[in-house]
Amino acid sequence: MYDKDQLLKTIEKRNPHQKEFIQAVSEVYSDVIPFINNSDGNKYQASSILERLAEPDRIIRFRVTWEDDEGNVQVNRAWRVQFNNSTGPYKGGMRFHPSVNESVLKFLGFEQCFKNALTDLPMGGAKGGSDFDPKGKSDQEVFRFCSNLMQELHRYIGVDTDVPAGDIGVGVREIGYLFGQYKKVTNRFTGTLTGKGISFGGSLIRTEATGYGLIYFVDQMLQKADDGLEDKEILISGSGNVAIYACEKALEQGAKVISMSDSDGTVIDKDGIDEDKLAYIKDLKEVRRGRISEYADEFNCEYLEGEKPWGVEADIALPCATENEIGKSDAESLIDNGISLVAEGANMPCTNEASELFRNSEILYAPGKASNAGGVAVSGLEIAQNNIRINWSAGEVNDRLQDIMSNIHDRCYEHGKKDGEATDYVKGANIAGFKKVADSMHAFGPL
Ligand SMILES: NC(=O)C1=CN([C@@H]2O[C@H](COP(=O)(O)OP(=O)(O)OC[C@H]3O[C@@H](n4cnc5c(N)ncnc54)[C@H](O)[C@@H]3O)[C@@H](O)[C@H]2O)C=CC1
Ligand SMILES: O=C(O)CCC(=O)C(=O)O
Repeated sequence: MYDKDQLLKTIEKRNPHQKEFIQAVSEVYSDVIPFINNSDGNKYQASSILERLAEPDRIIRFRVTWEDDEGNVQVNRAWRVQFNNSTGPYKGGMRFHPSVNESVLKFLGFEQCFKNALTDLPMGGAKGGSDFDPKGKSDQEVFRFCSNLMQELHRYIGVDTDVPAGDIGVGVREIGYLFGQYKKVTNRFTGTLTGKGISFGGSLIRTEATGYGLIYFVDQMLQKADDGLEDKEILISGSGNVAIYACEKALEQGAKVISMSDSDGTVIDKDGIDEDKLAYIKDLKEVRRGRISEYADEFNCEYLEGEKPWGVEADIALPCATENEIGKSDAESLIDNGISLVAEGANMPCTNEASELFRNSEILYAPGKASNAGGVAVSGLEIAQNNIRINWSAGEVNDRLQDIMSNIHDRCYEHGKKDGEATDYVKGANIAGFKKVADSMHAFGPL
């Protein structure tokens, strides 16, 4: 029998000061240990699967030196955490944000292993990034940074080895710069990065995939409860890639989105963010790279400086910004205000205390490793298209995305259903994802 407290203590000792990583491991292992302890023969403990899974296969850390527009030499740190390739080549995004450190990337890489397993596409888990802050940098500075980062990273990645993509601070512009340098230094045009521009091997619907996939997942949850998205009021946090396309798909399904935010504050638009207002946000965030407060000035609505949207009444909450953006008191406000569904667009946006509160309530609650898997799923489809050198239509990719999200939903439902109570999607996702990774590791022997 695994002793959860003992195992977590050992993992904490081996990873001092890595609170995000410990948080992610503790959340997954809290579900997986009872599952393992109740399983026949306990083959997983016999081959130390949980001890092995908590150690990344390797972490590559390097210096990135680049010149700013004033001619000063700047130094950043970058990493690639190749977490586990038991279910396919390493796969996961790159994050550029000043908060990036080894703990954050290890939590993201760990989560990515189970998420990628849930998609049922051949992808293992990885994550990477840098403490470089793209905010306020010119295109030329971002270009120089990306080129210099790839000058080193190219040695460790490849279409059958490790395929990076975007995440916070890394969008189509950065992927273009990274891919351009990869192609130049390796002299190979392969699908080694995903989220590429459509003119150089990208997949239609990759940009939209995480947000669209989130809404497809929410729709499945509601359908199981004989409900739907029509006329539901939705709180969205963030105003980046995931938030924007979640909003777009939610509007298409007849819902009303009443908030978006960024790291400076939140806009509350009680009339709803319609298509025209969303087009304004796309231009503001994707082109002009401005602040969400400009939306409040433009459309004369409420702006909550320095605040998150979680104190506002609505039916559904979709955290789409960053980790731990819903703490215990935010979760209490959401529950007190009668929210009926919370689905994570971001990775680990709820603290473990907040997550526990949702799980112990009547609220339908979906964890990011299931509900935001649409992005990496379409990345997997991008790799497939690059490999067979054919581009699928938007409709074809979108149909596949819908099928994948529906399959993920059904597996989480199956492993998480509880007699007479709301389905525990967190437990369902943890067990379904774990089983696939652990069974593959077990098959390879004690490597
Ligand atoms: N882009 C993708 O395909 C996927 C992204 N995710 C996750 O979704 C989340 C958002 O990622 P993207 O939309 O891609 O990034 P993005 O860079 O396009 O947007 C990030 C958004 O979060 C906000 N934000 C960042 N840090 C914040 C903070 N400390 N407080 C408040 N707001 C903050 C930013 O202002 C921005 O609106 C992240 O957790 C990411 O890991 C998950 C799956 C796939
Ligand atoms: O598309 C990918 O490879 C990664 C997407 C991602 O970073 C995530 O799922 O968190």
